[in-house]
Formats: sequence, C-alpha cells, structure tokens
Amino acid sequence: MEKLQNFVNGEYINSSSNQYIDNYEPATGKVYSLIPDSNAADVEEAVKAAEAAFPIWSNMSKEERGDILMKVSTGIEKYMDEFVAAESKDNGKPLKLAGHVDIPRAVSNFKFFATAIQHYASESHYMEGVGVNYTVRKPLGIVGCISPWNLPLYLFSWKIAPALAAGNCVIAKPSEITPYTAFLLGKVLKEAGMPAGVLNILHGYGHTVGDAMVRHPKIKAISFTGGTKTGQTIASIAAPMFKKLSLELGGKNPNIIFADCDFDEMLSTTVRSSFANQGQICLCGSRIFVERSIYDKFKTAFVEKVKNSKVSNPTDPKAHLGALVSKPHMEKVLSYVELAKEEGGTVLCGGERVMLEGEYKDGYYVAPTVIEGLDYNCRTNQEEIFGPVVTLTPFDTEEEALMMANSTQYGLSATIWTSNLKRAHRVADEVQAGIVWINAWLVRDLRTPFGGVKSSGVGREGGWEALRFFTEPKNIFIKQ
Ligand SMILES: NC(=O)C1=CN([C@@H]2O[C@H](COP(=O)(O)OP(=O)(O)OC[C@H]3O[C@@H](n4cnc5c(N)ncnc54)[C@H](O)[C@@H]3O)[C@@H](O)[C@H]2O)C=CC1
Ligand SMILES: O=C(O)/C=C/C=C(\O)C(=O)O
Repeated sequence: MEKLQNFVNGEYINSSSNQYIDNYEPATGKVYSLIPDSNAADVEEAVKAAEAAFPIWSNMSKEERGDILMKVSTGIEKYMDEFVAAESKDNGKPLKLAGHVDIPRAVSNFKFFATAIQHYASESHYMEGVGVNYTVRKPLGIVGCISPWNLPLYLFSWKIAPALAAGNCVIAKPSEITPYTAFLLGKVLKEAGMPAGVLNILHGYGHTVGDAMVRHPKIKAISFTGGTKTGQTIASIAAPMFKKLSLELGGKNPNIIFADCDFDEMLSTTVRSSFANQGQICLCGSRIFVERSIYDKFKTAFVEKVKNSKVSNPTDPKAHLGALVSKPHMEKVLSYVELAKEEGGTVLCGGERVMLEGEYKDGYYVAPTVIEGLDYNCRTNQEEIFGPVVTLTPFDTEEEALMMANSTQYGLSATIWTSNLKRAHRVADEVQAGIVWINAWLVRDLRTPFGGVKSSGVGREGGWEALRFFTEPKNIFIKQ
C-alpha cells in the first residue's frame, strides 16, 4: 500500500515515528494509503529547516518570491487531472466539484498572492511641521498553517500562499483525513524552485503533530481553519505564548428568504448553498428562514428539487452529492437527524444513509435532508452539523427573522433573498455575520475580508487582511 511522506527541507522524508495512520477512501470505505503519524521530533526538524531558509526567503525581492509562487500555481495546473482525482478520492466529493472548484481555487490562491504582494504597500502618516511616521511590515519568521478536510487543497493553499508571499517560512499540516493533495504539492514545490525549508508539510493527527506545532516557541503565528472546539484548544495554548492567531471556525449560517425575492434564482441557489460539497462547507446555509406567505410554495418546490439531487459515487458525472468524509462524520450527521426527530422535527426528505452497490456499498453516503417543525432554539438549530442537513422555519416579520438568525453562538456568513434594496441593506447591517451575500451565495473575491464573528472565529483571511496577519508592523518616526 502506498505510504505518504512528509515534505521537509525540500525533500520527501519519513516521519521519525515510523508509525502510520490509515487513509480511507470515503466512496468505498476502504483504506487505500498510509499517512505518516508525525510527532514533535518531526516538527523540530521542520523548524530547523525553516530557520535556515528564512534569511534566504525573506531577503528575496517580492518579485522573486512572486515568480516562484506563480510557478507553484502553474505547477498545480500542469498536474490538474492528478490533483482533481486525488482530491475526490481522498475526500469523497464529486470529481466534477474537485475539478471545477477545489483545485482551480488552489491555483487561484497562489496566483492571487503572488501578485497581491507586488501591490502591498505600507502606510505613512505625515504630522504637519513635526515629521513623518512610516510603517514597515516584516515577515513574522516561521508560521504554522493547520487546515481541515472539507476543502483540502483549497484551504491549505489559502493559508500558505499569503504566508509565503509575505516572506515567512511555513510549517503546514493538512487534515489527517484528507492528506493526499498536500502530499502531491511537494513535487510541484520542487519543480517550481521553491528553496528548501521554505514550506514544510507534516502529516498526522491534530493532537500530536498539530499540538506540537502550536506549542513550538519558534512558530510565531498559527493560522487555523476547523472546528470551534479545536480552535478553543489552540487558542488556550497559543494565546499565553502571545502568538498571533487567525481562527476560522464553525458556522450555523442563516439563509433568510423574503417573499419578494426572485423565486427561481433563490430556489436553485438555495439547493446549492444547502448541499454543495455534501453540506460540508462552513458557509453552507443550514438554517433556512422563509417568510410565511411563501413558506408552503418554497417547501414544496425545494423538497422536490432536493429529492431529484443525485447521491452517487464521486466519479459519476451526474452526481450532485458524493460521500461524506468519514464514517465517524457520517454517524455524527445521522445522529443529528435522530436528535431532530426527538426535538419534534419532521423529516421532509432524506434523513438516512444511502447504500450504493458494488465497490461503493460501504461508502459514507447520506441523502440530502430537509427538516421542518423545529424550534429555532433547539439543539438541531443551534449546533453545527456540517453535513447535508437543513432546517426550514417560517417567519412573519423582519425582526423575527433577525432574532432567530442571530440566536446562535456562531456568526460566519448569512444569505438574504429580497428585491427590496432598503431591506437588504437593513438586514445585512443587523445580521451577526462576517460575510453577507444578498441574492447570491459563495460569490468569492479573494481581495475581501473572510472570517466570522462570535464563536466563528478570530481575525480575517483574504487580501490585505491575510498579508497584514502574516507580517509585523514597525512604525518609524522621523523628525522634520
Ligand atoms: N471549516 C470549518 O468550519 C470546519 C469545521 N469543522 C467542524 O469541526 C467538526 C470536527 O471536525 P474535525 O475533523 O475533528 O476538525 P478539527 O478541527 O479537529 O480539524 C481541523 C484541523 O485541525 C487539526 N487539529 C485537531 N486538533 C488539533 C490540536 N489540538 N492542535 C492542533 N491542530 C489540531 C486537525 O488535525 C486538522 O488538520 C466537524 O464535524 C465540523 O463541525 C471541521 C472542519 C472544517
Ligand atoms: O475561502 C473560501 O472561499 C471558502 C472557505 C471555506 C471554508 O473556510 C470552510 O468551509 O471551512
């Protein structure tokens, strides 16, 4: 069976532990490769490599760094088919989705930050008759990037690209559940001429190698995307060490639908915002609030469309939904359907595991599930499920919709459907979220601040925000 390796100091190497973790293919439920079970000694080795590389990388001009990042971007494009197939196999997502969304976005992430850094200027503040302050921004040194399993290379590169563009050396850990495309990235880095030690990729569990990264005193910042509980653990270790922290955590996003919206556009986008990537995107709108006058019309049309969504093996070009990422995750999602029933909900469609045939019979497939009749305040409507499960709740007034939308501990994103411009602005202003889409969902501009409020995180990624995070400002005053 194939054994994956870490990528340290410009070379593929084994973990010093010589232990491996099974890597499952969600579509079949079978182990298909082995991942290094890395540990603190591997982090130490990666830190040494990064320390040696830092003076070289940080002293390169931003044009030189940008050129190498651009080559990483085109390198991923060169191996597009291999990356797409690997992402789909590792994660269970439809091949089509990996090919249209995941890998192209990883290409864009490197391209975007390769060029963004060329335009990144620091501020100056002139004090009339007194002097001038100018602010320089230096890379932090060695930084840690820890990413999740839902959008593996997409989110891995979303962190690494700005960190590298800003002149840092990076120790990066993909999720142990979806390590494969991060593993493949090593060969692209070599071909792009990335100096050894600049980007080091370690595989393994969060509580071992991830924890060792967070605790390492020479890793100056941690950029993390994943569950809110993990974010809390990381913050509790890193904050007393005064590390910079960027935490992009869970969501329980409201999708607020007013009667005056463009119904057809809203309907097709709402199917996508509910079930794209099997509902495993932190931005999915899992709580759908519908103005009462169109509630029944919406319910009928939505459930019909959802029932027509095809759950199939990821290589099926007609698949709308593939497999969930792991057996424990599938069990967690299904347990929430049971909870919803106990809490008085009615399952309008889905609600069960889908059993495919042949080689896919043990895969982790769940039917897209729509539930109604729940209190906005119950656990099903308050806790992150992170799967293909949405709830429908009617509302009578804008105030009621906002009260329910804002009732969770989360505040990542929100979607509002209305043709009333004043209301759109008003609701967008009042809804507690870091990202709001009006009459749209997941339209992304990589320049915009990305992140959440409340328990959805700390800090922002994207554009200048990411470059600010990965640099330390120093203000210098010079007397006139
Ligand atoms: N982007 C998001 O909002 C995501 C949210 N989740 C939510 O979190 C729940 C749990 O999923 P998990 O796979 O367990 O996510 P997780 O938060 O445990 O994993 C994310 C990353 O953090 C690492 N990690 C875990 N514990 C760590 C620690 N103590 N120190 C350093 N790194 C650590 C993992 O190895 C992985 O690379 C999901 O059911 C979902 O609700 C999960 C993935 C992404
Ligand atoms: O940057 C994006 O476009 C999407 C990011 C999504 C996540 O962070 C997530 O699902 O965890």
